[in-house]
Amino acid sequence: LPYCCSRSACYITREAARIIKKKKSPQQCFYYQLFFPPNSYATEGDSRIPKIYTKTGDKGFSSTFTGERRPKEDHIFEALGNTDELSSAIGLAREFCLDKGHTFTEQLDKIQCVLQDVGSNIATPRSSARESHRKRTKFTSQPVADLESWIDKFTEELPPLTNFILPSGGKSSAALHTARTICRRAERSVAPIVRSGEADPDVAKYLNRLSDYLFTVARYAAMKEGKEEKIYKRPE
Ligand SMILES: Nc1ncnc2c1ncn2[C@@H]1O[C@H](COP(=O)(O)OP(=O)(O)OP(=O)(O)O)[C@@H](O)[C@H]1O
Repeated sequence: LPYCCSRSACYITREAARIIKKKKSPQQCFYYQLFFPPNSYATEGDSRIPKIYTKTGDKGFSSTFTGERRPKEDHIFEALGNTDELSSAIGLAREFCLDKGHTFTEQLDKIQCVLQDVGSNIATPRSSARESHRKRTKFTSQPVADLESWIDKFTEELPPLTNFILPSGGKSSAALHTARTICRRAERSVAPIVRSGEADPDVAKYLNRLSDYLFTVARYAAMKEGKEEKIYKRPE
């Protein structure tokens, strides 16, 4: 089962739960119970239309993928929230980029998918994860290598950096810079989780590389649109 930030709204998760349900009764299925607690249906016994709200988080606690209940201010939910916010910021930047016909929007699509995998890994603390959880949510190093090759290609085309540049350069570029700064927050919030061995080190590596990618692609967007990037000038 994929893990996502709005599990009850996720079509794939719903479909997967339905398949699981066919094989076992919901009461026998750990994941079904985890994703769809008993009060999560529109009407009693109707498993086709799960409600988006289960009310199980109303008291300020929520669930990890391993089924632990933790307070919502836990490092895990902080990092999950930041990753979710990062994907939203990339989604908005992507819309501006699409309007301008930029060709790298497919990369942004892939990145948003990888961020779902980042979320799965963060939401599955290794200390309470079973082998099957670990297998399903393992984060590989391939997405890091992809980012590095994309960064290298854009850098070849860009003029070398000679000044501090400020977030600017048109709407696409400025939105990508906003995503970059949110990425750095996500990275900060993931750091203690990785350091304690609760998430894969490649998750931290990915977020670190992603902010470099977003910086580079922001400059690339400005260049392609012929927009000027503001540079830092010491105030008179
Ligand atoms: N405020 C939050 N920030 C980041 N992640 C969260 C937050 N609340 C919950 N989560 C995580 O996202 C998953 C889905 O969020 P959801 O809003 O459905 O959880 P909930 O608040 O526990 O339940 P509900 O909204 O149905 O009462 C949760 O299982 C949890 O892992």
